[in-house]
Amino acid sequence: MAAALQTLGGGIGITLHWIAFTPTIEQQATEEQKKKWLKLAQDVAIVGAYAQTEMGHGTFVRGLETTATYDPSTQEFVINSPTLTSTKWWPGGLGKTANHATVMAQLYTRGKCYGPHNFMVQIRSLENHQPCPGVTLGDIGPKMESNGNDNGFARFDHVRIPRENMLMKFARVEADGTYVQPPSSKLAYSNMVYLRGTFVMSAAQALASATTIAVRYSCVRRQSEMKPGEPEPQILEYQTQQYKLFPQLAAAYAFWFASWFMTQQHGSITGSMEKGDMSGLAELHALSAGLKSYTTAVTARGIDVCRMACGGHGYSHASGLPALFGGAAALCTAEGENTVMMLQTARYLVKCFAQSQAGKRLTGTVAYLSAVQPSPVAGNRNMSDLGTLVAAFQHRAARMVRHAAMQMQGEMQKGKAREDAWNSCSVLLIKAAEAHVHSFVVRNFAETVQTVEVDESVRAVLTSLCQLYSLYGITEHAGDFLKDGYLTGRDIDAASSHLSAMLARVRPDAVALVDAFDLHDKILRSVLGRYDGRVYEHLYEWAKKSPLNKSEVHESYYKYLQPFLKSNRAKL
Ligand SMILES: CC/C=C\C/C=C\C/C=C\C/C=C\CC/C=C/C(=O)SCCNC(=O)CCNC(=O)[C@H](O)C(C)(C)COP(=O)(O)OP(=O)(O)OC[C@H]1O[C@@H](n2cnc3c(N)ncnc32)[C@H](O)[C@@H]1OP(=O)(O)O
Ligand SMILES: Cc1cc2nc3c(=O)[nH]c(=O)nc-3n(C[C@H](O)[C@H](O)[C@H](O)COP(=O)(O)OP(=O)(O)OC[C@H]3O[C@@H](n4cnc5c(N)ncnc54)[C@H](O)[C@@H]3O)c2cc1C
Repeated sequence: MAAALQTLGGGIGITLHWIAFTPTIEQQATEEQKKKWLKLAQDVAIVGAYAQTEMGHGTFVRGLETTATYDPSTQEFVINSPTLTSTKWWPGGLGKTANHATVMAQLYTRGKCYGPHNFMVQIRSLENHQPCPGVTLGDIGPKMESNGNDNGFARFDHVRIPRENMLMKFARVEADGTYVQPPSSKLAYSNMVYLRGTFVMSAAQALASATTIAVRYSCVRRQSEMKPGEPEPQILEYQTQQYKLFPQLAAAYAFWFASWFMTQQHGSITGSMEKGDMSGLAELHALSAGLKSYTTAVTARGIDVCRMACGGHGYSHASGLPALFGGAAALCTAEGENTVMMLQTARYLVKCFAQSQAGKRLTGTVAYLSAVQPSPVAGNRNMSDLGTLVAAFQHRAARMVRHAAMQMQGEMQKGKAREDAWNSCSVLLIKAAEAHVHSFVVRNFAETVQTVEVDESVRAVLTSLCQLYSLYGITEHAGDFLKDGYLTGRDIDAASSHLSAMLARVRPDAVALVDAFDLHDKILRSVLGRYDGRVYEHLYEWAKKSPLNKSEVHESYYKYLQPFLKSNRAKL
């Protein structure tokens, strides 16, 4: 699906139908409701949008203003947009494409508000696509990228829908208006958890695309002289070029493996939740929020590194990199703004830390928090050993989580309210949560490469890539590792020189490593990243197709430039 979406340039009107609307039915509808809508959605007999965000609120879901008020006399919900800021704003496909939407609205029954719930609302006629009575719809206008997707707005003026249109797998409203609680109030958000998990795969895919383009181009491009009089080398021979690109390449692999873990974790925890066991929900939420935030942020930065590594041609749309960057930038904001998501992970970590302090043995992705020793013993560590590198990342994360949590406790002991203490420590908390996610990605990468069964040489290359990724992380964040003396200056120097060695070791396999992503030219849509390497011929062909080249002398010459030049010449 990720590849298919990318072929479509980061989205068309139907993208959200597949990635959000249909999964929401799958995850939040009863069996009866699925019988009614799921096949229609899967066969695209209806097209849906996921309408949650409003003009005034995206992050703070509890602050949404759209209301769904139950009327027991007709057994209907009345969907209403009471204010300008309650206008649904941003949902993909809502502008012009969708005829249905799952609408997140504050549920009122028997005079009481029960918070945000999902409702299936038909928004356009299935006959002529006109908005349904009481529904006002439109497109929100051009965006940074993804303009193939008609992100839209919607207003509802007391629109009536049957009671059965509330997605009732978890919470229910009975015919008489009685509200039946879900096993967890956060199950109404389960589709967001799922989508965040899929963003990790999208990030991996986007970074894999960017590195494919930049690595291939760096083998075609020759520039300068390494030694006087020698032929110009492929720019990938420059160590600085390798230092720019190989950490991004390694991150693409790391994120791919993290996304596999996420998918598997999602399947297993939602499986348990189906059986009534909600114990994994908090960890699933924390992991998906943190991974979504971390991988999309690193991807967006990494794509820009790839762009700059392609020099001037990287700035052209011919490279495909600006579009990839625009797509990755969307991933940083959509489905939970990245800072907000990382703070959710931090919230979970602070809780886990407190539990660990109280003697509880932690499990799963946070188990290391109770295992790591607070007072490290410094020593000459073997910085080329993957186990040592994983342990260093875990130590760094555990120290930073402890530090942020203790700072918060200190603020509260000085009399600050918990919420104020949280806010005044939130930069520390974000950094701690990032360190936790980084540590997870490193560990998962190391564990995954150890399970490679294809052949020894593949495992060896992936192990080098994993070392490169870990060493790069340590040198980039050296201060964090040095702070309590866990690593010494000598260890950091050793990490730097191992990193240099890894750059040289990965170089001969770099093209094979990007080819292994198996991204067809039709998906890459990049002149620079072509599989056949015929960049210059195709760059010329691409430029000739520019709309400005349709005529030899552009009409603007006759309209503006010619009279302007004439008048200037006349003044001489
Ligand atoms: C290859 C592809 C190629 C290219 C792509 C190219 C282009 C891309 C282009 C476009 C992008 C594509 C698609 C875009 C699709 C986007 C869709 C959307 O954006 S839909 C809208 C998404 N909206 C959000 O994500 C909203 C974010 N906000 C929230 O989730 C919550 O409101 C928030 C968690 C911030 C608030 O929580 P809080 O204020 O703490 O209060 P609350 O009472 O809600 O929480 C209390 C309690 O519950 C825990 N919790 C919160 N959320 C969840 C959850 N989902 N699951 C489980 N638990 C949850 C919370 O941590 C807290 O726990 P404790 O009390 O601490 O125990
Ligand atoms: C390309 C794209 C596609 C989208 N598609 C959809 C869709 O299909 N359906 C849909 O419903 N929505 C969609 N959205 C909306 C998207 O989900 C929201 O924009 C997103 O969740 C961020 O919310 P916001 O816009 O309210 O940002 P805001 O919350 O207003 O963020 C602004 C700033 O405030 C900060 N901030 C906010 N709250 C906190 C806090 N508690 N602590 C610290 N800092 C905070 C943020 O970090 C950020 O820096 C889409 C958005 C984009 C860009």
